[in-house]
Amino acid sequence: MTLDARLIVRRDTGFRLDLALRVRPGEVVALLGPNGAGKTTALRALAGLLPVDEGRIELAGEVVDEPGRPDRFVPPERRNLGVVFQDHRLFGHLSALENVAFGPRARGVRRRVARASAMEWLGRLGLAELARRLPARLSGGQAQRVALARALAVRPGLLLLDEPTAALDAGSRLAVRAELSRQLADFDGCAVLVTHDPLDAMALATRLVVLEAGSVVQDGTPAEVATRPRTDYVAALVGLNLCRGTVDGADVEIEGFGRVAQAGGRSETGSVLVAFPPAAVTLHREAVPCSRPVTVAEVAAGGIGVRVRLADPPGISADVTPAAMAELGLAAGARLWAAVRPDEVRCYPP
Ligand SMILES: Nc1ncnc2c1ncn2[C@@H]1O[C@H](COP(=O)(O)OP(=O)(O)OP(=O)(O)O)[C@@H](O)[C@H]1O
Repeated sequence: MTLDARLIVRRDTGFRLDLALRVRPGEVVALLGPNGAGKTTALRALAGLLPVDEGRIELAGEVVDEPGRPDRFVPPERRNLGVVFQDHRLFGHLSALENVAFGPRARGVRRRVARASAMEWLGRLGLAELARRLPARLSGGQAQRVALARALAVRPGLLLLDEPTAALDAGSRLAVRAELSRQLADFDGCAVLVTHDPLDAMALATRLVVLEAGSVVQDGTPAEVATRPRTDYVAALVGLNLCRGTVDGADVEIEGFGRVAQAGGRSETGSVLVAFPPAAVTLHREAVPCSRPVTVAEVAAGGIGVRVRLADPPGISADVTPAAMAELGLAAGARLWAAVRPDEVRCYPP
């Protein structure tokens, strides 16, 4: 079962989503992006809650949405999908078991068989003892795991996960993320995960599709995206500084920063994107080779000790130890010198 979709959706606010998405069986694609990027719009279109204005959606070879062909629009309940929402949305008057049995029952499976299968799913997710509990008596993490069992119990060809850990506290988030990871590894349908959370995306997805303002800005494996961010949003997400630059021999000229010398082994030449971690930026009271004067914008806890955001050049952060903070007299407005460790600089085509 493959998902093949081209989603063009317009909103009266002027927003336009344009997303081509192909998900193969066993793939987990995370849709990541800042607020208003169009992630929920895409998920709603896939679920059949919002028809596309142009494009089409094909699930396992069946067209389920194609504008101009109303006969082809398949409503949500008849698409072969399971959905996990941010807030579990379990039926409050049904026990955990009845919630999980609900989908198979609605598809005509006999009560006894549906309950047996629901019990099996609850067992698989380590929830067997909670089978008789009503949702109001489950913790947030337990309820979310029941919601996952409910989505999987219909054996969906397409599993949609909408910020599945966002409403949980830190401890439950870890437990639910681990459970999701286990279940997704065994899931042989297509999965689409919408999230703001880079950890969810990195831990759960086999591919990341990053949306900004309705368009795809980056598409790749978690490792590719984490090491070669293409926009400031993606760079911030994966904790890297991102600049434009030029490679000339072994040297890199970072725009707004200056020359980083003798990194060696550069395969690129000409214009490049340059990414480096904040820990690769060193701060000094006096000029050192290949350093430039900088002004501190903000000092905050973060990274390995203290994260320093620079005002000039803008958009660059450095991680320093608390000891270095004291030694350098770090505070907003401080004027220092900064250099970048060349061996931690990665250059790639823009
Ligand atoms: N019902 C609606 N009517 C009109 N415009 C809408 C509607 N819902 C969302 N939009 C607009 O569509 C755009 C995309 O919104 P969407 O909710 O898909 O983004 P998102 O990436 O899911 O954001 P978030 O991370 O904040 O949930 C936004 O500009 C939003 O204002």
